[in-house]
Amino acid sequence: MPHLALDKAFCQQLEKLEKHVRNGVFDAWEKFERLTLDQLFRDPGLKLESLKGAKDRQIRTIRITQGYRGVVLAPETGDTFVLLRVGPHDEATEWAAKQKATINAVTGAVELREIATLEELTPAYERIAPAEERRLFAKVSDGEMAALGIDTTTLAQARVLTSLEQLDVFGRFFPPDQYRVLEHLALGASVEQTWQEVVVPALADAASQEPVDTTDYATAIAHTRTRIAVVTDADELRDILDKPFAAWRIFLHPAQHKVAYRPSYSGPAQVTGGPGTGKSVVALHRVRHLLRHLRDGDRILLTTFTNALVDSLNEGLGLLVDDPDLRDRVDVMTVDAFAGRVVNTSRRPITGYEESARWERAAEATGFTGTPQFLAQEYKHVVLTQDIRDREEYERCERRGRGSALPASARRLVWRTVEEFTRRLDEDGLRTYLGTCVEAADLLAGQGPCYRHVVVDEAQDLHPAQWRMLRAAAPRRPDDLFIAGDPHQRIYDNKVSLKSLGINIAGRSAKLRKNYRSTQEILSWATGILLGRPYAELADSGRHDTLVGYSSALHGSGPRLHTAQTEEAELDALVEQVRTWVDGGAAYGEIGICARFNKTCEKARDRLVAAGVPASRVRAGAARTDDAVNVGTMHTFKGLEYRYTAVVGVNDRALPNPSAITPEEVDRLQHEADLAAERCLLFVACTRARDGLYVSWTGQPSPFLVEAGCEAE
Ligand SMILES: Nc1ncnc2c1ncn2[C@@H]1O[C@H](COP(=O)(O)OP(=O)(O)OP(=O)(O)O)[C@@H](O)[C@H]1O
Repeated sequence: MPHLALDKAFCQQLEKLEKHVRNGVFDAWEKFERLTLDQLFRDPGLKLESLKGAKDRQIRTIRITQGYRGVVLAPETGDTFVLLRVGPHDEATEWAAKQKATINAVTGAVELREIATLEELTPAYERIAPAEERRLFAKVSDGEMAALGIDTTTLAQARVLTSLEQLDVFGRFFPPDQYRVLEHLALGASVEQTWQEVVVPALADAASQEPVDTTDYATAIAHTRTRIAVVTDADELRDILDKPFAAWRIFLHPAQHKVAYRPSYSGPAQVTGGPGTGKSVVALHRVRHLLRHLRDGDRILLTTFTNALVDSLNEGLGLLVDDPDLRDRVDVMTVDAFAGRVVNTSRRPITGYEESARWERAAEATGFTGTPQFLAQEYKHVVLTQDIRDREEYERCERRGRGSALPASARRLVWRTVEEFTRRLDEDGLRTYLGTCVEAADLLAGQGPCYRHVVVDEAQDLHPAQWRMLRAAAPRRPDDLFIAGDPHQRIYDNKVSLKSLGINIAGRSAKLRKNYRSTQEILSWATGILLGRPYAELADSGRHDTLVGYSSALHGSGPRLHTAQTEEAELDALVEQVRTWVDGGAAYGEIGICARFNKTCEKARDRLVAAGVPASRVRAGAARTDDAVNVGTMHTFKGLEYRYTAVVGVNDRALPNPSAITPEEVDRLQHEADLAAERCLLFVACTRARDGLYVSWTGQPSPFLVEAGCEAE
């Protein structure tokens, strides 16, 4: 049966197309679904015409509505056509005649190039080109080019080029995947690097050993998921045509698609990947997949870390799942909110500051002479992590991950202090967030699971107590847990062994490597902050994860680093940077400013407002504003993104934050873990940026910047 698939370039035009033109597209699509190939070619309303003087017989046009035509790829094999572009009659016809479609012999993807323009440009550049050995790609052999997917036509054209500027001129007309390969090589990458960083992420099926059949368009179209959407359902098409275009809704990378739409996993499954690789996007698509197969009465829990992320997941779900009844079957909430809901109590959760004060008072009462910090960490990393419920168990336990000795004789007093702390909390009608998770896990164990599926985003920061609760929230059946996270963004020092918590993801784990958010320049720079250090895997704290092969297809400028003499001067420079972004076309809401401390955020916000720039704080629970610059701490920026991001106050007194670091002499392992969490925090902050990143400090820069070899301009 014929289909009319949609090319991404057409979808990007959607917002500019008037309603009657979009309706015309719907009617044309509907004909493809209804008629046979033969009928389509003879349909008088569709006028599936070949073009006079066309560079490619496979490129034709169809009537969309009065005065508008659609340009389609009408392949000689197969019956799926692709709508490439829609425009006024003459403009569309002229554009169509210049295009040529091919199949990339390496990636297997359908490619389009403006061949007429390339053929015009090439001889002109050939005439002025110097001797061959002085040209741009002189060092790359024809065989290497072919192995990277450069076909003979592009090769002949690329061989005349002598500079990056010239490549840039050709770039708009080359097939995009081939252009990216050439650009990478021209920027100095080796053939091997280009293969790993550009070609491998673009492979339709990296595991396939079969040679690509460059005449089989049906297979190639099905494999070009990053650019071509085959839509077979009328409601889905209406949805695409009527909603604001967001590429992630429609065009998943094959690696993303494979993970999100696998029919079923026999148990818990996990997806990891660096910042901006689309883990949240995959989690949302997985929810959509699960919803399609959900039995009556069953529900899904989609959980994440902060309220700002709950808002963003809710917004994404609204775009992805049209049916409100289906959407209502998903509860989107933070892990802590879920725990509070299960326990259903009026007891108020305490803050970190209150907790510290309460440990101090409990210690006074029992005569324990250690610090409140020690007690809080012992409670979190030993008692709650190992789910220890009585003194005997505590006295016997192995204090894994703790770097300070605590003889069994001293443990009795620590345990008495823990009991005192929890007793006083009860007495005062209070609770801790993690303690609530323990209670919730116990309740769920008694009552039984309340969700059919649990989907977890930002999983890297969950504590074992939270995992136990989530484990108990879904029955141990196929597709019970779907987990998305990145160990390189762990900012709360919770390392876990999921297996020991009854969550075994062996054989059901995938990794995403293509960054969709930041430019390669920002990404490489930010990755330098972490390089050379081990990062424990998400599911197994004994094994290490890496960012090898992680890259972005987007290019732009790298970060701007600025050092100032005084804090005042740093704030002035920030205002100037924000003005530059706004003058360059950025909306206020597209700019995010973050700092390690609340007080730095307050100062930045106040200075911007005083300078006439609307700015407001991003706070847990508060919705993000679009009409003001968003200012927040690095912790609240977790999972968010901004077109332009400024990270300010990155000096040696803020990162690492001395009060977040356990002294080495108190606990060596904790000291290292705290430092790693602070380093990750800077990495998380810097990877929120899409197009532009600005980093500033006063005095000495953070040692994390120094170690990464970063220097101010
Ligand atoms: N297939 C896709 N096509 C287009 N855009 C995409 C795609 N996948 C993800 N994106 C975009 O990339 C950005 C990052 O995606 P997302 O937030 O899901 O990444 P993440 O891995 O969860 O990031 P982080 O770990 O840094 O929070 C978003 O703007 C998202 O819309």
